Amino acid sequence: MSTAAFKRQSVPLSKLFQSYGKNNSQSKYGGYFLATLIGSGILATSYFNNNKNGNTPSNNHKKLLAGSGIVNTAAIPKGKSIKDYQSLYNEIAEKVRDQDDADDGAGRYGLLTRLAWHTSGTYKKEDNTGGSYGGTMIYKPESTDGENSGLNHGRDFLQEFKDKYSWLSHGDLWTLGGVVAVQECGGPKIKWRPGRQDISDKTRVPENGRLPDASKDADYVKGVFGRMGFNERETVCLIGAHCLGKCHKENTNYDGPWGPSFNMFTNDFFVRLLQNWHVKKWDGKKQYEDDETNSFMMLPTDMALKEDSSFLKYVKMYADDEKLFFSDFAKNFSTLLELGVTFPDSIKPTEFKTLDEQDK
Ligand code: HEM
Repeated sequence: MSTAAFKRQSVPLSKLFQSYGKNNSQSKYGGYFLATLIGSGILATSYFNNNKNGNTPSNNHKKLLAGSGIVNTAAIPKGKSIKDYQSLYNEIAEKVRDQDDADDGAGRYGLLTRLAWHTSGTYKKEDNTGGSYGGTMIYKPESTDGENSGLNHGRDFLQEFKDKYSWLSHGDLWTLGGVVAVQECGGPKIKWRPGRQDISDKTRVPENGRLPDASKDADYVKGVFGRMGFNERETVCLIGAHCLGKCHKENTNYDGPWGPSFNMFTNDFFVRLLQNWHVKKWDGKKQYEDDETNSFMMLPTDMALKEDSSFLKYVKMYADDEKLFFSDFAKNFSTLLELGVTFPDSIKPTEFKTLDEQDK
């Protein structure tokens, strides 16, 4: 658990297993100004000078981009600077804070983290398709992919910002939502770059089957994350986001949170995974519950991280060292959100201040 002073608390078990409901509404499609301002200096480099840790896609990813036919070049909307994105960050964060009690105490942290991951996690390095660039989750078949079930709540939550700011793309909005979620619940700073462009060409909407099916084993998980370009350590690290939020029976036929502090970013997922678990007897899909309290859950793919020795060493490493988990997660989540996007040198990664840091 994080030792950082942090205001969010564990939620009483009695509140854990109820679900929330909200209307689904389709997002309205909007556009971006094209790359007219690249290099114009409007997006002042001084705002984007936080790249000292080199949190750009790995060389592996860069090489693959270079070899593919599709190039998704980021461009900053006309007249916008990092100040506009910090303001947007603040507005999203304030709405998240206002809904701290939503989803029976989970708030919106898990939901927005999962939305950012699913918009990015369709990426295929082989041909540079999928990923967060085009904001294609508003189109079928991606919008109706069973693995995206429930993410209409996340898209609806963020829609007011898309309506308010016509210059904002879905890809930027949904990935920034994930950055807000992780940072505002005590997680590490996530470097982020703007400039994704909405795509309306339906032939570029990724087919179903790219996002992981939780009933599968370790080899399958390696295959899915390998397709995106992640190695085993990076894969284990990213799945540590299951410290946040919970499964909802009405979405996926899995149910419950992974632990009691599901509105705080911690390494608790790894600590708990190493404890003892048994198959839950119930009418939903096969999932595990903890021997000690029968209150928390693990998916079969979570258990696969413990069952496979090449994954297990990293589970132990992150369970033992939260600081390492935080720094690795920051790097890997940032990479995930940028898969398939080519950023011109003028668009530098930046870190946003949290509401607490701004005394808001
Ligand atoms: C093998 C890989 C993965 C599988 C099979 C998987 C599967 C799932 C499933 C079935 C749910 C429940 C959704 C619901 O019922 O509402 C879920 C929730 C969640 N997943 Fe994953 N996931 C994987 C990896 C990841 C990664 C890489 C991240 C982030 C980096 C992530 C973040 C989350 C979060 C935060 C939630 C909670 C959502 C909420 O509270 O609404 N997952 N995942």
